[in-house]
Amino acid sequence: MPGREPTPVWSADTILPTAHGRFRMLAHTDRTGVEHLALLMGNPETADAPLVRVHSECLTGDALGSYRCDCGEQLDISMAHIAAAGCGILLYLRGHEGRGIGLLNKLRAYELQDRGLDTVEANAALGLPIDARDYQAAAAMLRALDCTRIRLLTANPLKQIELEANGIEVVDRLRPPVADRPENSHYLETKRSGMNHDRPSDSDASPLPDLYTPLVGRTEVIAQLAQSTDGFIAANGGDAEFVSGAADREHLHRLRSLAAVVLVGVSTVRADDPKLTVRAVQGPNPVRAILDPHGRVPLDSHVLTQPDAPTLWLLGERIPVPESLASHVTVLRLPETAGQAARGGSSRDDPAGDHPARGGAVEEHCLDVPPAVILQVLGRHVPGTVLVEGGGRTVSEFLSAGLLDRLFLTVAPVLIGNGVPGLRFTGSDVMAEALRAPFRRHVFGADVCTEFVFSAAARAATPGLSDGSTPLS
Ligand SMILES: Nc1nc2c(ncn2[C@@H]2O[C@H](COP(=O)(O)OP(=O)(O)OP(=O)(O)O)[C@@H](O)[C@H]2O)c(=O)[nH]1
Ligand SMILES: [Zn+2]
Repeated sequence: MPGREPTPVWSADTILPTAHGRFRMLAHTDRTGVEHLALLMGNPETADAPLVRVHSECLTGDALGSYRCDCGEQLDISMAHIAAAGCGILLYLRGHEGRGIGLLNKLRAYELQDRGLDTVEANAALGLPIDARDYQAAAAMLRALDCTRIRLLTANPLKQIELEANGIEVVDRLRPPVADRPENSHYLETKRSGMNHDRPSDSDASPLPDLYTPLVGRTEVIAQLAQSTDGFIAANGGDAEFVSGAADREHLHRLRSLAAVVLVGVSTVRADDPKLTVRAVQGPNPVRAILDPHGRVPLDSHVLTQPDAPTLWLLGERIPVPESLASHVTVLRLPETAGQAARGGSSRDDPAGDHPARGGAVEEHCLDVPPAVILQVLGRHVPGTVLVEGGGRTVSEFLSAGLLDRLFLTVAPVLIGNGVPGLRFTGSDVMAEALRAPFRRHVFGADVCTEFVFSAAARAATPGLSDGSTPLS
């Protein structure tokens, strides 16, 4: 290797919006001419030992989703963990492809593995090193980022040793919690027995309470609602401060930080003027999506005026868009339904508007657009988990459409008597047909949250579920 790696001069400094939030992205060309990336979340230089993933490029795993190795899933889950922690660095190291032997040689090694050799034997049979990776550029980038004391996301002890040899203090090594697959179990076993990689254990990376780990690195449609014991999300005049307590608010903010998009109905914006950002915990802000088929969001609302998070404004096809729109707002058009067309669309200066500031009743409007269509429109713009956050009608519509993977329903010890309804849907006439699903219970201060887990994929990812299929005796 020629010389010691000089201090990186970043040749690009830009933003990368991802399913796991917005990262700052820096680029560096090392002394051998190889280009590397550093993705930053939050301010890692101010943290004591931030989470760092030093990821070796793997085109087949990272870009093509190959299950021959675990690289793609490790990359995804590392980004999710860094995002969930609200702070950290992902170094994406080019030139590491095939443990440093390059893509074509790796594919030739795959051919030999197809004929029965393991990953170590295959490199050796090709007359190539088992592992030719160099970590000087990684260490130099960490030094340039002022992060020389880190918690390293890896199962490979050699990475820790190499970084330490290059002046980086690794205070903890955390294995990204990726499950073995039938397609890669032999490869992973060879790495563990032949290359000393860590086995799955209790010390696997988890900067989050167990409650949230099923959501990390996965894509779901989730909903959350906090309601009074008698089933209301706000008092009659629209006052919703506060139905549930501080712990439930933290929970909501954690869910936001794990979601790519947070979706609310227009009535929630009109009633509460929410920020929909992450403040009670550390974590990235999700993209905000406002469901507004009839163009009723007040133009001075926080989501339309404050650029603290990108906002998708889901408007009916015929609703006029104001001439001046803040640059953080993107209008997405919702396809018009038969009902809307019959009414001739609607306009944003509806004189019968029920803005709470004008003293009108706060009421959720039935969605004219099927929830599945809303998810399609959102999915085309932001991949990743959608959190349906309110209000009661919007969450209920997604629930009745059978589109929720999981629902967090918090019940607070307060009786409102008569107010804005929480969960309401066309139920069944008999209890035997009532909606039941496997569930977990969480106690948030004085509030109790039931997490209903509806989809098979969500159930498979969630430990500790109680069977919800039969009534509790
Ligand atoms: N030569 C060779 N390289 C492989 C093979 N499978 C994956 N790779 C490469 O191995 C590199 C990743 O190394 P791994 O040993 O899987 O994992 P690691 O990066 O050392 O450790 P972690 O930090 O836990 O991911 C990537 O660059 C892959 O392209 C293989 O069968 N042969
Ligand atoms: Zn790989």
